[in-house]
Amino acid sequence: MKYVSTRGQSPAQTFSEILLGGLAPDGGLYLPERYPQFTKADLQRMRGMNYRELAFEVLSRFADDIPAADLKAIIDKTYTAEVYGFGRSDSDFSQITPVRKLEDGLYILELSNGPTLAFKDMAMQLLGNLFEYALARAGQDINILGATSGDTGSAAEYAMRGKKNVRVFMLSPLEGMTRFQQAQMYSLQDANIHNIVVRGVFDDCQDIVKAVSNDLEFKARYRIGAVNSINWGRVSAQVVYYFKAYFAATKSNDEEVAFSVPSGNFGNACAGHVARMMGLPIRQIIVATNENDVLDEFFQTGVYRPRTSGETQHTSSPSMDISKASNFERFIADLTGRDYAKVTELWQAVDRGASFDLKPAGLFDKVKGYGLVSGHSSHADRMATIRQVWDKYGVMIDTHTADGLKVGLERREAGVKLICLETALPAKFEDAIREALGREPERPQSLANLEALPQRYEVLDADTEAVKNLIAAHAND
Ligand SMILES: Cc1ncc(COP(=O)(O)O)c(C=O)c1O
Ligand SMILES: N[C@@H](CCOP(=O)(O)O)C(=O)O
Repeated sequence: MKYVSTRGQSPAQTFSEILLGGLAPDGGLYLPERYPQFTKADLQRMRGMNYRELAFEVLSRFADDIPAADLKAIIDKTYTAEVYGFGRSDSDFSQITPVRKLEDGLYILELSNGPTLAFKDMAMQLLGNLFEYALARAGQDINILGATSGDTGSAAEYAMRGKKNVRVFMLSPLEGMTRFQQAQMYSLQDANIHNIVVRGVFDDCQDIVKAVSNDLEFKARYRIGAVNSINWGRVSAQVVYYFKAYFAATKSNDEEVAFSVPSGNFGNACAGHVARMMGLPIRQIIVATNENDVLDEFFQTGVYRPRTSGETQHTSSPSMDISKASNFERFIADLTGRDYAKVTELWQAVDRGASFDLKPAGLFDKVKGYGLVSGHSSHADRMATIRQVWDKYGVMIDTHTADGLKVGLERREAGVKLICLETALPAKFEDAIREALGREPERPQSLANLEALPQRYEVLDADTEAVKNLIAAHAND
């Protein structure tokens, strides 16, 4: 399997090459040349497999340059009930991603039982082990540069802390994240972890990551890699749980389901899109945004209009405070039929701060064929949804999952089972939970005094050169 850039100007590469390389040299994102296909017979065979078996089925199609026995060992080491055993005390951790039935036809897919209590752990724990393996094989080290709005950062740092030959430089916005999210990252004292607080919003952080990666000389000299969903390894690992949830919620492969996906950078919804392209019977992928509704606006109107930093709102689902959805470029590459020149033209406009409209060229009409629909949610909506789910089902959900559930219920088709992705646990968003329910969320004993721990971070302006200087100073520590 070879991987190509959405901008069409980079040489095709293998899985291991793009795993360590991150952003493509032409500024695009890597995609498989073709999506591997699962036939009806394959799906029948996969029904009943456990998480590790499914992960191997899916990932061995993508990571086909890693010997099967090695890949299997990495997967078996990653997806255990111990690694994914930090969630609600009544969850079945042996399932890795348990599906919780709220009522007939309505489910929550638990993705946040990993060590940092957010869905990012699902892919990031695997990535940590894959990096370690690939670096040892190549005899290299890597400096990971990442951007976070709250959850990628801690998931990456927990997955990479103490790992040989890996340093992490994580950019986070000065405002917006909860105290719990900040403490998860900033309290880590490991020498290979560097937290950089940026005076700006998440999009500024992600722009810096891309600008540093686009300086090819700097990237090569300091061996810069990526852990954001820029990295195809992340997206491919996220594809697995769509399969797991589908088999858990259905009895036959003739059924179609809807997934509701709390969205920001569009990595999670993109993984659902990829699962569907591979043959999983998905009828709808419901993209749910918060007040930062750039994706909802696109799926309703055909206009993609990334907002400026000043227009980006701080909300009570802060991890989704994103106004430039990186992975959307991958979907548009598919929508255009892999017309890389068109994608380049569109993203050159985006990089200039402009918007684009896919209606005139007739491309927007094709979106329907991909099952993607959308909606948005507000603070009042998420408070009401958290209360409703607690009162009706006795289940406490976080603010992001509430956005997904609210929009999912609005946009679902009658008779189609709806699976809402739980992207974080309530413990990360205590203030919002207290406001909605007047009570404290459950939190794992191991994180009981998190906010009281000493913290370590540096504060910088949203300035690419300043970040480069900091990396250069520590890249060989
Ligand atoms: C809790 C939570 N929910 C939803 C999202 C949005 O996911 P994506 O960026 O993959 O669209 C994020 C961040 O990515 C998140 O941390
Ligand atoms: N919401 C994310 C933002 C980064 O998204 P990614 O999937 O591209 O890593 C976060 O919590 O940091």
